[in-house]
Amino acid sequence: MTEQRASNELRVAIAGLGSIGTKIATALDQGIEGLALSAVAVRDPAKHQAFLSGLRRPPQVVPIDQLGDAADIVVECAPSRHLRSIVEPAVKRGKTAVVVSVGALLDNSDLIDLARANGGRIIVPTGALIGLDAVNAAAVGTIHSVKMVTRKPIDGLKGAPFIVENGIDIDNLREPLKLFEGTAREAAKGFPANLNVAVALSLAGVGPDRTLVQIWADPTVTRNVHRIEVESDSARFSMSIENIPSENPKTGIITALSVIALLRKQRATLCVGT
Ligand SMILES: NC(=O)C1=CN([C@@H]2O[C@H](COP(=O)(O)OP(=O)(O)OC[C@H]3O[C@@H](n4cnc5c(N)ncnc54)[C@H](O)[C@@H]3O)[C@@H](O)[C@H]2O)C=CC1
Ligand SMILES: O=C([O-])CC(=O)C(=O)O
Repeated sequence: MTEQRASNELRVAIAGLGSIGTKIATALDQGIEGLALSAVAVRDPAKHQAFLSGLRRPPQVVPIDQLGDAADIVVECAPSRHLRSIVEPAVKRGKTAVVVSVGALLDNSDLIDLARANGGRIIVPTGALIGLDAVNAAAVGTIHSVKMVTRKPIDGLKGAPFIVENGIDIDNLREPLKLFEGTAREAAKGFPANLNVAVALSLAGVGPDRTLVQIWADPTVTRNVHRIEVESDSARFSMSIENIPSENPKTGIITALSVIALLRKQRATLCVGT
């Protein structure tokens, strides 16, 4: 039997129950202060039935474009091609959309205007990255440059359009290969499921056309490694993170944890970090 929801709880809906969405749903069901999981949208409901009925408070299953009706906060964690159908209805209703497929925001930036016009919000979590608090703070002053170098194991890059379109064979690599060097905007096009982090970094700092990115296919690493260097008028900082891949090798485990940490802040009495 489903338990009753307290009337002042923020309702959270999740689009996509994959490697990220399932962990967020589980965390919400186990309890995040002041929040309740109200709805999910999935591609194949039968596949998720056992998981959903095992939750203490099973959410409604609704079509992807109805999540905004069923929640105050809609968490987008589906393939990036669905970004608009998830975020648009939510922000039109003045709701908050938490976006992890952040690369797709660049081609759908009118959603930000739509949110503004309707009292909605779009929140990009730090996700698989590190230090966006420091980049945000530096951006209040003047940032001179932001550079990021990403190294991923072969499985973390397979199928990326840039690799396929350029006929690059990464399966038989024995040493690291620099695949790409360019802007975050270009990286998001060539690697839409692998380089959301570059776009998040760019939106926190100097934008997608001034954030410079290198991408390496590296058979010597087992983690998704991102190294960032920022030069600004307030600080110079370097940061790196080595993400353990989740069951989806393109996605670090920490991504879901970052969203859970963000959700915990929505109603927490003590919030630490920007
Ligand atoms: N911002 C960041 O730091 C990061 C962002 N990402 C991005 O997050 C997104 C989700 O990543 P994962 O959970 O690892 O992917 P995943 O492939 O494990 O899960 C996606 C889920 O969406 C479901 N789905 C597909 N079509 C759907 C539809 N029409 N309606 C509802 N659900 C649908 C799939 O069945 C799957 O269960 C991806 O776009 C990925 O690139 C991933 C890692 C880091
Ligand atoms: O950027 C992404 O989408 C994912 C990523 O690099 C990671 O998990 O480390």
